[in-house]
Amino acid sequence: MASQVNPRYTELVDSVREKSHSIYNNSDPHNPHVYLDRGKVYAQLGFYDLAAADAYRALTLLEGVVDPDCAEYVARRRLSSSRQSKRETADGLEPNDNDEDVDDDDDDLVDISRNEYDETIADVYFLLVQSLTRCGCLRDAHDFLTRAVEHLQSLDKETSSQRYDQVISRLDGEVVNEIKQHQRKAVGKDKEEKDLDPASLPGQGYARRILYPWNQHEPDRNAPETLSLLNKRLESVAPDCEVRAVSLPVLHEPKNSAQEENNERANETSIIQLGLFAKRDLLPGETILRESSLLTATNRLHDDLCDACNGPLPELQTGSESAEQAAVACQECDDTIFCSQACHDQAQAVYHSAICGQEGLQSLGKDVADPKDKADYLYFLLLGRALAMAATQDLHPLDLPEVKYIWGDFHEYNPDDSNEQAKDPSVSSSSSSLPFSFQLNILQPMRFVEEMGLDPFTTLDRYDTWILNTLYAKFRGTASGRLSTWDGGPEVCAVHPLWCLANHSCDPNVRWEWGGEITFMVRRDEEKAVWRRTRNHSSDDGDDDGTRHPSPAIIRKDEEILNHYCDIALDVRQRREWAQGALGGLCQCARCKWEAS
Ligand SMILES: C[S@@+](CC[C@H](N)C(=O)[O-])C[C@H]1O[C@@H](n2cnc3c(N)ncnc32)[C@H](O)[C@@H]1O
Repeated sequence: MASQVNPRYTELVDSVREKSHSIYNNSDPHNPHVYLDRGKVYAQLGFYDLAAADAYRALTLLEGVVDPDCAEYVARRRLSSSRQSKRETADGLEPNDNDEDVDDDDDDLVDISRNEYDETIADVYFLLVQSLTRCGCLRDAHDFLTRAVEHLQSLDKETSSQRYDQVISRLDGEVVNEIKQHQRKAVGKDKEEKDLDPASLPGQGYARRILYPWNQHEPDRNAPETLSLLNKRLESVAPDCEVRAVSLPVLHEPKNSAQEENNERANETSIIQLGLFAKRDLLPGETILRESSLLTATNRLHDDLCDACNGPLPELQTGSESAEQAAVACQECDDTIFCSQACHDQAQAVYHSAICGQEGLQSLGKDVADPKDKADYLYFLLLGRALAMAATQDLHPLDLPEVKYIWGDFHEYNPDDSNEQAKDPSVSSSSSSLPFSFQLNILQPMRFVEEMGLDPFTTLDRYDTWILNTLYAKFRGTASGRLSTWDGGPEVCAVHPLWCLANHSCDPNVRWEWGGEITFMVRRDEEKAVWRRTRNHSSDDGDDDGTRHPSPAIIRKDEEILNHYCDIALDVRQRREWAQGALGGLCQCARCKWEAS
């Protein structure tokens, strides 16, 4: 049954569209009110992640009013809206020109006054702290709450008033409640009263993983023109494979082990996605796909990998090797090394020009203190690469060919589900399943844009938070990773946009290798998985010892190419746990079902 669209929701979404349109036109980019206003609408829609980002923008600008010496940007607002209407475009969110002189008309701009600051600052802190709390980012919510309380109390003292008192107690109540709930769950009821160590609070919460209603960049992935475009691209990468639509079971995340047992019910619904298929019989040992990608990232600070493809670097030039064999350094920034002249040239055209010589970017996101954060920071570095690609190629990040057609695992947004997340922000739910943190979704991306020499307020048409969240959603479902041989932690990751079209099975018919390029090879007999039951079994369903032997190692014409997202040597429980992140739920492949039954 089609759900009726809530008129209030439509109104709020229209309001976001209108406000974003004006922001992307740069009509008033350093006006904190603009971000506070949009942030409040986001919060009403339940997009607390986007609300937090806008509140932080407003705070950054407002802080410049009281501390101009430390401020990067002068908070100003435009007196009239005439300038804005001059730049209106006919067709939607984004400006269609790059009018450099948009801020030249200084007569129309006034600095934000101290009075305006006093009127606005409490609202900004309120939105920021409440939104971070509702996303489950309790550590940062607590930090900003502490800052807010100190600052607002000092303002009260200065003016001998108590005008901010109410805001402080409301905020305090909201954050403290959430922290108590968190502690109750984390350490047990009896310990809840103990002194709070803010560093122990979670920095990461969740945002909605959805296709934003104003996102006009997502293609219809099942349309014939999409399939034919992807198949055209496949011709040089995997000439014997074809992309086709395929029906897959919808997988659900288990909340507890009882639910895990009952997860077979998840099979009741299915979804049409894409998959790779054989165009002819493919023989054991054949290499059927070779793809290289520049959408890569590594967290090694001084590494011996090609900056572009992340393949191993050849020896530095000694004079004896041919030009094609030698590593090549960028002429402008010697620290950036490529495995070949071809990678160097491609990098310059695809992403490097926007970040060449920007020293601040060399360590950004790489000096990660806690090993547990390494994987999340790798996704951030991948995001950085995508932003550099967009800036170099003057493209919207969501239109990059490496990004546009990949799977994002977006959930349907139900506007009537008013505040599922607000009820318990600390756990992911079906709609709020995108990991979100103040650091990696707001602060570090803003720094990245600044380090590229751009103003993060005037470039929001390309680098707004919903765009970054959409990129993260796509990367989290498709990127492959390599572990460090030093400490076993994640070290390199990449998105290979055609390779990642292959679906998963714990009895895969291909294996993959990844050096400079990624390859699929058809598995030989001895490489195929042996199914092993861990529980009692009846001997007529497999061998007496509880094993089942694999199907022959050949991929027949029209059979699906099945990759593996986890180590297939593990037992069913461990495999399901490992692959859960990439699959969005517990694996229901034939082997898993048989082994778990
Ligand atoms: C890397 S993508 C694979 C290609 C994807 N089907 C597409 O349309 O582009 C990973 C996503 O495919 C889906 N998927 C892959 N293997 C699956 C399986 N065995 N069962 C159910 N869903 C699967 C999951 O939604 C997962 O998040």
